[in-house]
Amino acid sequence: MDVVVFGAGSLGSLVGGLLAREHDVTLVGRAAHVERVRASGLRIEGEVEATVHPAARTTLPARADLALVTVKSFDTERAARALARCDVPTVLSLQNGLDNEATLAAHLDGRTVLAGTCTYGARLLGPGRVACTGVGEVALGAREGGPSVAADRTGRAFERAGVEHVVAEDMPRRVWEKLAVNAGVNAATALARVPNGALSDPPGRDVAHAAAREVAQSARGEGIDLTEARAVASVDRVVRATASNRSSMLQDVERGTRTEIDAINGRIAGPDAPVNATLAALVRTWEDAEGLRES
Ligand SMILES: NC(=O)c1ccc[n+]([C@@H]2O[C@H](COP(=O)([O-])OP(=O)(O)OC[C@H]3O[C@@H](n4cnc5c(N)ncnc54)[C@H](O)[C@@H]3O)[C@@H](O)[C@H]2O)c1
Ligand SMILES: CC(C)(CO)[C@@H](O)C(=O)[O-]
Repeated sequence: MDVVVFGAGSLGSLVGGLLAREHDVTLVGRAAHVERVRASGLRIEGEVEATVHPAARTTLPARADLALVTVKSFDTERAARALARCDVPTVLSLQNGLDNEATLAAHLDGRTVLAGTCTYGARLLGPGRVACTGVGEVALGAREGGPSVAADRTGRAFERAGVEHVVAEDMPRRVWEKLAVNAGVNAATALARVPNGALSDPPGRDVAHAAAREVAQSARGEGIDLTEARAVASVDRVVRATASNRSSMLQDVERGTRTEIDAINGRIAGPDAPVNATLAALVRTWEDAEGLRES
């Protein structure tokens, strides 16, 4: 299969690199990374060790069988416009946050846009080098839920490359459950400058639970079967499993780069979600002060 990965940063390089063990993969990323991958391949280190030789470019190729979207959520709109000019029948988002698939679908008439969630951990170490910080799983399926021929075909491609995955018929609930975890963990850890494990006990745990409960309430308002108990249990499970990790939003704040707050807590913020509204307002205040929201 010809697979193009749009956004070869941490996650895109890892998943693209794993798929390159079996498929013709093209990584689309920034110049320094692209040049190093072209010159000496992509080195995967950590929980998976491999050197692979995908193609690498700074712009999309003319065609592919499958596109993975792994840009940050604030770049989804631009990615969608670029993908509209690429002849690719199936597009799979592996991003965090809500509405990425809807944004893609709005620009990609006649293509199949699949929803995905990913619990693999990835960190770009430098040009040509990516760390697998945790072997997780990709869940993928129809963005409206139910069966999908394109999801089955994509699942078989992941299977052949040895990428842990599940083809799921309940992607809307899974995307919202992942949102509950990110809403509970990311902003609180970024604002308090603590690793995820600091949310195991009050008062951090109370903030994380309250944010996750609001996500579940909002999900049910949109017809998604996500209970508050399930959302809170997911937060607790992830906090335990990733206790020593620094969340992606904390890493963004420490690096001084824009966060995904708009697609996470910001998506829920409103009069019925005061905890998410407060978390989103504080992170946006920091982004404004750093001049990160201007582009
Ligand atoms: N890193 C992880 O472990 C992980 C795990 C699960 C989900 N996610 C989600 O995956 C998404 C990507 O996360 P990440 O950590 O890989 O971010 P990242 O910033 O490392 O990677 C995104 C990359 O896309 C590149 N990019 C953006 N627009 C581009 C363009 N037009 N042309 C070429 N390159 C472009 C950026 O330069 C960047 O290198 C996010 O939504 C994140 O929440 C990440
Ligand atoms: C699961 C998670 C919260 C663990 O740090 C991760 O999705 C993140 O950091 O964004």
